[in-house]
Amino acid sequence: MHDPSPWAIEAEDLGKQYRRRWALQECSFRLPAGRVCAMVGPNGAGKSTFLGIAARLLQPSAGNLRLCGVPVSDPAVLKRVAYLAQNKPLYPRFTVAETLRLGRELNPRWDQSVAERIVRSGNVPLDARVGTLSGGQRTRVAFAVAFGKRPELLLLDEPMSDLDPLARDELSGLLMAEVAEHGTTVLMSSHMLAEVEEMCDYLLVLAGGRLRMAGPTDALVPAHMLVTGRAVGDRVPAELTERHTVVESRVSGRQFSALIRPEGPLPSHSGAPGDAPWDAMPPSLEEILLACMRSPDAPALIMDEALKETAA
Ligand SMILES: Nc1ncnc2c1ncn2[C@@H]1O[C@H](COP(=O)(O)OP(=O)(O)OP(=O)(O)O)[C@@H](O)[C@H]1O
Repeated sequence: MHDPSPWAIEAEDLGKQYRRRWALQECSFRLPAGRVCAMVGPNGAGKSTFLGIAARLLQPSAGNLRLCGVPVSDPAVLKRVAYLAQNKPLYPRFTVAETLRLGRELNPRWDQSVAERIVRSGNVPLDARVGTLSGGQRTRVAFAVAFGKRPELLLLDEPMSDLDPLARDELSGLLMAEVAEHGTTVLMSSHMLAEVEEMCDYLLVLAGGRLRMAGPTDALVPAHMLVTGRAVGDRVPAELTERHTVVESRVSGRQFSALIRPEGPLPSHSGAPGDAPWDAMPPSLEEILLACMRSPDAPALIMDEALKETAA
């Protein structure tokens, strides 16, 4: 038996270049084992590229990646990691039962009962050919194969995008139960911010191929404030921009709103004369994610827990 690594993912200066263009660049972070982590970012941010490297489908052009303590180049990671690709590739001519049998034959830790339960709860006939299933049914079979493998790390590329709301609710419940019962780590890319907020306790935000934010949700959210008030001319007050990190700001008429990372206490607005003429309130996770994605040039925020220590 191997000693379990405390880190499910350790990326160090990871990069991927297609021809002359970097799709992923200087990506360094670590993800503690047992977390449910969302990877969020606009189209083309580099999410599938990262997941493809982690799934050994793509070779990195730079840097290092370790999964569950094992270098991604080592075939030993194959047993420990399952990957559900965005297009859910399966053999269309196999029946559902044959697909699960293949999973059993390829995976020493295969759990047939969990795989069958997932398929049956969606009323997907075991004797149906995969090529005749609907998109959502195929996703369910692909989920069954990924879960049946009983991986330590589950990589999911937009897993819920073609599921109906009932199936989404059921499979996200199953995912959370799996994590709680077996300590599985999940990394899932998603554009559904409500789903991210509900399911995930760790976040990675990519934009333009670079990591913009990383860390536990319960540390990232309190690191931000939403400030609104009277603009100074057509600008956000200098007292804010000079003392705090402004992620995103807007001025509309005589009002401004800004999502900031306070670098110290913020003066509160009590209405008293001489008081700062603005209000500050905690933003929602969705407000933070949208601002962060809209502002790829804002300073990155990588929380201490997600920092990858580089070798001295
Ligand atoms: N095989 C390829 N050849 C050339 N460029 C590619 C290739 N695959 C991806 N790219 C480019 O790399 C960048 C990152 O793509 P990637 O698919 O990783 O983004 P993503 O964040 O997963 O996007 P989406 O949310 O749209 O799925 C994009 O600019 C894309 O055009």
